[in-house]
Order: sequence, then C-alpha cells, then structure tokens
Amino acid sequence: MIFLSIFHKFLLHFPHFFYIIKKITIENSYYYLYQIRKGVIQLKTVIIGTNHAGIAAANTLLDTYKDQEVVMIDRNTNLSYLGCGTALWVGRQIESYENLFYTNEKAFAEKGAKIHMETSVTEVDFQNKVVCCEKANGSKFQESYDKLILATGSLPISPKIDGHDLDGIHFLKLFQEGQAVDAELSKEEVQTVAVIGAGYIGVEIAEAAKRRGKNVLLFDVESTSLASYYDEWFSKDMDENLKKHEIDLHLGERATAYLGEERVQTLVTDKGSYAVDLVINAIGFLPNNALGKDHLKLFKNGAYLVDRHQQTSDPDVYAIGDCANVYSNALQQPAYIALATNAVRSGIVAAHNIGGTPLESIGVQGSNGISIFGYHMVSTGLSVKAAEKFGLSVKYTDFEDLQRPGFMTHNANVKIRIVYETSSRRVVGAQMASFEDISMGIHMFSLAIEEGVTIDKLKLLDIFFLPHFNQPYNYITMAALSAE
Ligand SMILES: Cc1cc2nc3c(=O)[nH]c(=O)nc-3n(C[C@H](O)[C@H](O)[C@H](O)COP(=O)(O)OP(=O)(O)OC[C@H]3O[C@@H](n4cnc5c(N)ncnc54)[C@H](O)[C@@H]3O)c2cc1C
Ligand SMILES: NC(=O)C1=CN([C@@H]2O[C@H](COP(=O)(O)OP(=O)(O)OC[C@H]3O[C@@H](n4cnc5c(N)ncnc54)[C@H](O)[C@@H]3O)[C@@H](O)[C@H]2O)C=CC1
Repeated sequence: MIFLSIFHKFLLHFPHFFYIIKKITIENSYYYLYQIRKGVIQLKTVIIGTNHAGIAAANTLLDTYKDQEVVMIDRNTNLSYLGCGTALWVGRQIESYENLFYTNEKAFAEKGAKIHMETSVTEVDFQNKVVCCEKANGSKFQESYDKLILATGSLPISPKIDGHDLDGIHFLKLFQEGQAVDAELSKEEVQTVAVIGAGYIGVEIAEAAKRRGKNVLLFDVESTSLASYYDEWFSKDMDENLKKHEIDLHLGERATAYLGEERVQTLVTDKGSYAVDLVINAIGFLPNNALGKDHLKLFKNGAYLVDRHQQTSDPDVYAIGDCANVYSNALQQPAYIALATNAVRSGIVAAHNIGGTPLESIGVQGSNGISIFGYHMVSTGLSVKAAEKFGLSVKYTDFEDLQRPGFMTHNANVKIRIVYETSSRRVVGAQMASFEDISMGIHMFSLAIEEGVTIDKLKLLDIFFLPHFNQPYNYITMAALSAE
C-alpha cells in the first residue's frame, strides 16, 4: 500500500511523462478508486449542462464525495425547471410556475461547487482536457478538468419547411418558451392554435390551450395520438377523449408550410390549409451533441454512446440525460428515450463512478404516463407496435373491466395490455388506462421487464384485494391468466 501510494504520488508529479502508464495500470485499479473515494486523490469534474441530469450528478458528487472539486456550467439563466409543469400552468391547472424549480444556483455554491450560469461552452479540447467558455457579456475563460460530464440535453426538432422562421411559431422546451406561449395565449387576437405533433408535449399543450378557451387543431403524421407510446386500443381512447373536449384532431396529416407576412397566418398540410394565429411545434427531441460529436462515438440518432457506467468512448468523459443513449431492458440493447427520470438516474450513476464507487446502470424501461382531461394512461417497455418496429416477435394479452366490484358506487373502467416476447415469454411491455388513478401498477411491470419475469410468473402472483382498490380477480391477474 505504502509503495503504491509513493509510486502514485510520483506519477502525479510527472503527469505527462507517465500519462499512458498511469492510464493503463493505475486508473483501472481498485486501489486508485479507493483513493478517490477516500479523497486522497482529488479530481476536478466539470459538468456541462445543469438541468435534471447535471443536477443529479452534481448533487451526488457534492453530497457523497466531499473532497472532489465540482464545476457546473450552463448557458441558461435558470436551472431545474420541470417541463412537466408547463402545460399545467399554461392551462391554469396550477396557479403559477414558481414552484416548478426545485433548486437554484445558490444551493450549489453553498455546497462548494463553482457554478457559472449564463455561460456557454463553445468548445471542448478533449486532448488537453480543457473546456472553453463564453459568458453572456462576451467574456471568455477556460476550465481544465480531470473528468468531464456532458449533460447538454436535447433540442426540439425543427421542421425544415417554408415559413418556419415566421413570428408566432413556438417550441416548448425551455421555461422561457413556456412563458412565450403563455403570453401568446393571453392575447385576445390569438384564437386558433395549431399544435404540430400529438406526442406527449403536443397532447398536453393542446389540452392547456383548450382550457384557455382557444380553438385547437392538433396534427400528427401517425394515425393516432401518442402513437410512440401506446397501441391503437389505447390511443383511440385518447383520440376520443380529445375530440369530446373539442380538440380538432388531424391525424395522418403532415405540415408542409407556414404562410404569412411577418407572423404566421396559414398552416399548409398535405391535406389542406388552415387559418391559424399561433403554431406550437412538438415533433420530438434530438440529442444535443454539438460539443462532442467529432470526438466521441455516437448512437444511431447522434446521442453520445455510453456504456452502463455512463462512460463515453473517451474514458475521461461521461454523458448523461437526454444527450446520451440508455440501455433498454425490453430490447436488450441501447436505445434513446428522453425522459427526466432517465436523466436523473444516469446522473447518479456517472457521479458514483467518477467518485470512485463502480456502479452499473440497471437499464430502463422508459416508463411514462399522461393525464388529459382526467383520463390517465401509463405505459412501460414496448407496445406491440414498437416491438414490431424493432423486429421483436411478441404476443399480448388484454383485459378490461370495472376497477372495483360492482357494488362499489365510486368506480371506473380500467384496461390493461401486457406484451411478452413470443420465444422467451418474458414481459417486455405493459399499458394501462382509466379515469381512476391506476398509475402505480405500472411500476410492477417496469420491475418485471428489468428482471426478465415471464408472463406465466404473473398468473398467480400474490396481489391483494380490497373493494376500495380492486376486484378479487384483479385486472393484472386476469390479463396474465388469459395469456396464450
Ligand atoms: C414540456 C415538457 C414536458 C416534459 N415532461 C416530462 C415528464 O412529465 N416526465 C419526464 O420524465 N420527462 C419529461 N420531459 C422530458 C424532460 O424534461 C427531459 O428528458 C429532461 O429535461 C432531460 O434533462 P437533461 O438534464 O438531460 O437535459 P436538458 O433538460 O435538455 O438540459 C440540458 C442543459 O444543458 C445546457 N446546455 C446545453 N448545451 C450547453 C452548452 N454548450 N453550454 C452550456 N450549457 C449547455 C442547457 O442550457 C440545459 O440547461 C418533458 C420535457 C418537456 C419539454
Ligand atoms: N408525460 C411525460 O412523460 C412527458 C414526456 N416528454 C418527453 O419529451 C420528449 C419530447 O416530447 P415530444 O416532442 O412530444 O415528442 P414525442 O416523441 O412524444 O412526440 C412527437 C410526435 O410528433 C409526431 N411527428 C413527428 N414528425 C412529425 C411531423 N413532421 N408532423 C407532424 N407530426 C410529427 C410523432 O408521430 C409523434 O407522435 C419525449 O421524449 C417525451 O417522452 C414530454 C412531455 C411529457
């Protein structure tokens, strides 16, 4: 131990000369990790991007590995904004956006981090391990690093069609964009709103705009809303729900141009043209890989390719959150799923590995949920449609019933689909929907997918019964029992 310590201190004094030997022999050893964990070796970690992923990584490093130096950099004015709340306050289901931020710059400064907000990282010199930064006032500086965490998130996809830069066309990613849409909806002259993309953001903001009394037209190229998350048996219910609330659905219809002088006035699609006062684009996210795309290996959609430690192809660089791929347990291969939940978990994993505690991600299922005009839908893993797209042969079992026994006056329908792989019979997905809150049940399916549980194991699973919650023949049991 003493010899190793002296040897290591020697190496640290001659970092360039012995750089390669140190990399090969020392940095992979448990003793090296032990020294980091104990604070004998103090690393400087720079985190680019201080939203959900970056915050989780910073908190883990600062709370658990107190001797490590942490530098956080973000170009935005704010951090920790919960985008999930945008539709809620824009739709006036909550009073204000103020509680949608769960931490701030000061909290990290108090924990000992150096934090630079309103600062863009313009370039990373991966060879010399230096990050080049530019503040909003134009001043420039550099930060060196031992370990770098890329947490630069994602960017909304911009449809490259005529008129896309007209006024009155918005995205909905940042807090500031939420504010801009909110201000637009407050204008008397804005009466007709076109939402492009009936995915999660599109459906949620369509509800919000309707709640603000606007005429809402919702477009998607797919034949149902929420097509990436649910099979038609479920998404058709959401379509009905949207129609019932007078949202004008245009499915299987692609926007081809925006027309207007300065501000958008007409939306042209492959099926018609519509007078509109406001357009909100929500056709998905792409990973923001600008800083590392020429140096790091990439996943097929451009996300930084990471291993189960969140480590990229450069061992000193980790990538977390929406800018990195995840490992899908349903597909048993890397995938891309942009969710805040994944961002937080990946940040924790990266920070522990940097801090000296080896930790592998357990993979994800992409569990998600949505609640629109009181109709709740939750899903995890793969729908049948998604499995087919990825070439996975699956079967499914469906069940629909009242949630509680008929004698209960407070009751609602619940429907469930469990998707399982044909050959192995392992569960690879589940979808559930109801006007009742059935959301917690989906977590059990998430664990089942993670652990490779078969559909047959669920048939006689011990599920409690109480009339307040469910029927003696629980809908999960009934769906599993009727599986082929
Ligand atoms: C309206 C909306 C609703 C959502 N609802 C949900 C939900 O209900 N549940 C859920 O799980 N997920 C939801 N999401 C998705 C979730 O917000 C994202 O998955 C999450 O924000 C990803 O976090 P992140 O930290 O990886 O990236 P981001 O949130 O994209 O943050 C990246 C950060 O990096 C900074 N950055 C980028 N490049 C640079 C640079 N060069 N220099 C300095 N800083 C840089 C950016 O300023 C930003 O702060 C929603 C998203 C939106 C937009
Ligand atoms: N409740 C939740 O968990 C929420 C999660 N998010 C996440 O944020 C990310 C971004 O959300 P969204 O932008 O809604 O992406 P999304 O992937 O959920 O939906 C995009 C939709 O746009 C459609 N589309 C694609 N190109 C189109 C085109 N040219 N014209 C018309 N429609 C087109 C797709 O068919 C799809 O239905 C997703 O990863 C999503 O899961 C966002 C909001 C809420």
